[in-house]
Amino acid sequence: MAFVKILLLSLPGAYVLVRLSLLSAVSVSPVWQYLVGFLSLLVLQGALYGIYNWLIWPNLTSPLRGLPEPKAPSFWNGHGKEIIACRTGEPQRRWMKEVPNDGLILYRGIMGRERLMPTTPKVLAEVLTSKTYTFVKPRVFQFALARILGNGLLMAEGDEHKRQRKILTPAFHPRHLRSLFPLFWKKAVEMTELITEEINKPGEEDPIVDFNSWGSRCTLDIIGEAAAGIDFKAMSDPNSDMLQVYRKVFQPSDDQIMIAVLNMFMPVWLMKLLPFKGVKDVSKARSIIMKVCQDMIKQKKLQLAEKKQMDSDILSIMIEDGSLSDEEMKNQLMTFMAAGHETTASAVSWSVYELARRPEIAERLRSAIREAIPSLYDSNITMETIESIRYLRNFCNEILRYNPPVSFTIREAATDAVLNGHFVPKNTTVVIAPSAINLSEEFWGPDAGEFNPDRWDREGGNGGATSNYANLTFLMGPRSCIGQKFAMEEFKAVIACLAGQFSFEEKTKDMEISVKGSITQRPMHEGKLPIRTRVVPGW
Ligand code: HEM
Repeated sequence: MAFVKILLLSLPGAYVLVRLSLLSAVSVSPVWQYLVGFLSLLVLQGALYGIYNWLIWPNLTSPLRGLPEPKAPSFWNGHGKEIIACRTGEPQRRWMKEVPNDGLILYRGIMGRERLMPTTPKVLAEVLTSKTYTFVKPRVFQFALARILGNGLLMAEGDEHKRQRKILTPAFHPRHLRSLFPLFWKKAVEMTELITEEINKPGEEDPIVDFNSWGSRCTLDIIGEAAAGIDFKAMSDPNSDMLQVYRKVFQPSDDQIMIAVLNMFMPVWLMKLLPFKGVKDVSKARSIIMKVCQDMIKQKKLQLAEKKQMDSDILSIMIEDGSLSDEEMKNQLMTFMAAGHETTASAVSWSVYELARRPEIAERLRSAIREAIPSLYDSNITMETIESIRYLRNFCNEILRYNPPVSFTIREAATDAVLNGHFVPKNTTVVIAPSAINLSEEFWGPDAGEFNPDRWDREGGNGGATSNYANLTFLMGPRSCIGQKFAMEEFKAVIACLAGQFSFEEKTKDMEISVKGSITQRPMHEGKLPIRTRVVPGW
């Protein structure tokens, strides 16, 4: 870690300067001499480090120089300005088209930092599958993600990852998902009823509903019960504790860019001490989430010991398996709760947004749902009923392709490596971009950029994609999303209820939206997703 090395070198360096009497002109006091020597060395090394990494390495010595690059990076911010100014994934999509490459594009972040972006199935397969434990989760995730998501499956590497994945896979077996389906449906119906109540309130003439909030509330309640049998009551109470906690950490803070930049240079222990609001919020949230998870484990162990409950939630399965310690289970719960609700909530937001802009698709979807499900209150709805609605499947697949909730993820070379025959030095950052790959014409054909649920009826059932690596919404390989099937069933249940019951319209015609978020991205207008929502009678 550069910052620590510089700090550690400055201490003995200052000692040597004082012992050689090189600082006697500064002050007679040895304390001042040490301080001035230490600070001067700190600044000097910092400047040399900056010059080397910013100017010399990328332009003169990096083995990556010469790889195809998009034009005109800024001196300060590389291609960052373009990335921030455009819609998520747009510049990367353009580069894939315009920059001739054989599977790798090099672009630049702040201070010329190199970012390698794989663009072909072959190179994606190398990073995500055959060399998955060489291209690991980057160190910056330790601060940015692990503090909220826990040190569970998402952060584990190598044999430890293999061990955890093996233990946790049974919890996501289709048989187990079938037993969780009634929970998905019950919660989706509850949300639909509560929204119906909200818009039917007397005097409510222009019923505007914030679906960013509802998506999070519903998916948080689902993951609480599915993971540990706990109802967070986020739907019935918009001020529920856990909802507030996650809202704070997932909403981008004003100081997040500063924190992200410092995170590149500073060790985690030092980051935690920074006096920024964003850092303090995360520390507070972390303590609350950890305490809730610890309590969940205690409570569940008691229930299981008394044999009062043999639940199908993920925690019960972990406890019964017995391979994970309490500390490990706490970390896994933290992972499932965070990874398992914001992602699906983002997909719900995108769905409602697209339905509001595409009334003909909304109508077709509603008819398909109502044909298979005669009423919202039908008590016979099973996973099979939902799976039988082809257009619902097509719509949900298309939402996830077109607006992947995790639009980017990052890997870092743990050792020197080779990608597509190019030498890749240790510590190189590799950017996997679902938001670019999922819309690439090369993989999906000339209509890749169109929102078209019918593409999922094409031969092969994969939307006409030319490769498994064309759809990276859940990633691929040994580190792909373990919750993919869980998420799909949950997502389809929620959309069946919402699209079956309501019609949607943007608050204002062609409402201006920005795509915001930290780990996941959502459409937002003035911090919300305000959608005019009406019950369509007859269901
Ligand atoms: C639409 C919803 C979801 C999307 C789009 C999604 C997407 C992803 C992606 C892209 C990754 C890989 C991240 C990386 O390695 O950089 C991932 C990993 C993971 N997801 Fe999901 N996810 C969703 C829902 C869920 C749910 C519902 C759960 C749990 C109940 C879950 C649990 C996990 C876990 C534990 C990992 C780490 C897997 C590993 O490293 O072995 N996800 N997810």
